Amino acid sequence: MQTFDHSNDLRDVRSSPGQPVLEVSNLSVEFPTRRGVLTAIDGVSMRIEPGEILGVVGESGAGKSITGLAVLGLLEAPGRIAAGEIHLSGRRIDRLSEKELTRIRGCEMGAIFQDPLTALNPLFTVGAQLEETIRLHSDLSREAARERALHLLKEVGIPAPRERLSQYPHQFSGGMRQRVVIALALAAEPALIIADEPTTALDVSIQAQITTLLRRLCKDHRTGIMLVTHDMGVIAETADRVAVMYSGRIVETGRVEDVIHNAQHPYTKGLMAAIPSLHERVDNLSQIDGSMPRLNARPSGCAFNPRCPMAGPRCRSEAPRLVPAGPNEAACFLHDGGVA
Ligand SMILES: Nc1ncnc2c1ncn2[C@@H]1O[C@H](COP(=O)(O)OP(=O)(O)OP(=O)(O)O)[C@@H](O)[C@H]1O
Repeated sequence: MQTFDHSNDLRDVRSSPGQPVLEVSNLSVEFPTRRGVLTAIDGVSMRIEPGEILGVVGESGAGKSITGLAVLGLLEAPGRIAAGEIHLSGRRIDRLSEKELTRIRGCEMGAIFQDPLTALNPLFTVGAQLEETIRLHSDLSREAARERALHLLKEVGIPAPRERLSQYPHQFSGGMRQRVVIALALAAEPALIIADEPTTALDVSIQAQITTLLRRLCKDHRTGIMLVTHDMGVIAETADRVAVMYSGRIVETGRVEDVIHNAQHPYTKGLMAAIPSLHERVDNLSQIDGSMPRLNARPSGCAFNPRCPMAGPRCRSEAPRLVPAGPNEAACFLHDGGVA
């Protein structure tokens, strides 16, 4: 069973008032290969407040998942953090040992991935898995842990929770399994949850229920959530703020309604144009002509320039920084001195 060690008291990393739960500054992630070093994430900064959902959106390969994995300390070798800092509730965590990170994961940080089965052990009942997680980070008795497990199943909306405690993951539907995973992620009352495509594998009819649940739990528990998805519809319904990623960088960020209704970066405008109606799901963002460059074939200047209808000479030679753009921030020379 995948478990996290919660044995140490980590109250010292809990948020103090006014402190973000997550602060990522100038993060770069590299993959050394035989043919040279590939930079997957290039100078990404973001902040998540308690009780806030930050949506991280972009096409496949934009670097969304790698950003989440870097925060969780789960980058697979040879992937490595090459630059930048990650602070969880004010404590720097990007240089911690594997042992310390293991302690923090599941206690201070929870994770929800696309496939609920990867987080659940088929050999143990749902109740046993919840109880184990609860007891690892608290000194509750077995009985009290079972009551808490029951409470969590109720909280995530699982009908007949008492009977469900003694059932195995395969006895649950996909949507119900993802609710169990959310209960597991919440069991330790983490400050931050990284939710990577949490609804992508689910039936469309179930997706809205899960996003509504995540949103309610985030507000009730004051948990910060990084919601990684390629689905702008999910972002529109769930997130408070959004960071749009393209080729390892954030190209636009702002409040969800501002980014949706008042996009400033040509890439974001393209993404929005690809959504026929905000109530309709768009499974594929690649409706903008062209595709995202491979890491080893990034164009110089702005990585979006070959696809950008507005690109000028400056965009081919200089990389834009995030600057204020309308109500948002955008990395585009249209908002920073012009493209000529
Ligand atoms: N182990 C690895 N070695 C080399 N490159 C990698 C490795 N893992 C990921 N990458 C590259 O890092 C980039 C970002 O990947 P990431 O999985 O974060 O994208 P994403 O935006 O989450 O897309 P998707 O929705 O397809 O998962 C991609 O170009 C990917 O090919």
